Amino acid sequence: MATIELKDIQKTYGKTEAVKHLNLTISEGELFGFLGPNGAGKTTTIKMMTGLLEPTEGTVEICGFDMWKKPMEAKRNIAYLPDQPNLYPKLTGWEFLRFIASVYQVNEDDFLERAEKYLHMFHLTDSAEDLLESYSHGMKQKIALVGALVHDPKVIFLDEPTVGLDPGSARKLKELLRELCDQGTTVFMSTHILEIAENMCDRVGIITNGSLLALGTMEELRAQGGNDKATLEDIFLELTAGEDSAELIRSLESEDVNGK
Ligand SMILES: Nc1ncnc2c1ncn2[C@@H]1O[C@H](COP(=O)(O)OP(=O)(O)OP(=O)(O)O)[C@@H](O)[C@H]1O
Repeated sequence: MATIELKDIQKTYGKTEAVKHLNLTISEGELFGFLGPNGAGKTTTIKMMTGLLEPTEGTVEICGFDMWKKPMEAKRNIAYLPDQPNLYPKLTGWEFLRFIASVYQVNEDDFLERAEKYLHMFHLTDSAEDLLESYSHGMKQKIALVGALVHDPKVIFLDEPTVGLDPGSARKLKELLRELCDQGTTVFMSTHILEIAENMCDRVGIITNGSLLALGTMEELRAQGGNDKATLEDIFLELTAGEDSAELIRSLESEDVNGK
């Protein structure tokens, strides 16, 4: 069953076409890695998928619900962990988690079970009574992650989830995401860490300049590139190098013109 369905979505900011006619279907239980160079359109795509940004054209469906026609039903099924979570500084960790649980109407027993489990997993139990303003960057990332998990979402969107985490927490997160997917949760994750995508994800999509250039399992991507030994880094650099070279040539050309 498809839990995420993007049909021909497009986003333009003024003259910039940030995302161009993107079609993508992600299945239940899939761990999907979304890659691309800086400015490729990853965050714009995730914001459209999570209902934070309305597509200029096209539709987003989450668990069969159109994000803009049935926003409550669609949003009830998702959690979004941005790369820089914006937390209320004057709440304690527990108060923040309770707030999320109340928004999603999680019952008390489920809330306590999940909150205690994930606070313990990420070594936050002893800090849970402290104000969020006293948390380090990594602790903020982790409490935001616990917040994303307390309502047991069917689909989780994560933007660069391991950035800022210590190696032990990053490993726990990776293991947890795999475990959640094996139990049927869908994870859509953007990352610049190719090793994570290569080793963890069921499928990978590479976006450049607003268009999806490659999509598939590692085996499929290697077959498309005609090199069965290629790493994801090889594939990524090969697909995106053209863009960089084109950019370099354009900038040299304009310098040339301006210089004359
Ligand atoms: N609010 C905005 N107004 C105008 N242009 C924007 C806006 N947000 C993004 N863009 C442009 O849209 C394009 C895609 O940006 P986006 O943030 O989606 O890229 P990204 O792949 O997430 O990049 P990064 O890896 O650097 O985070 C870029 O050209 C960017 O300059």
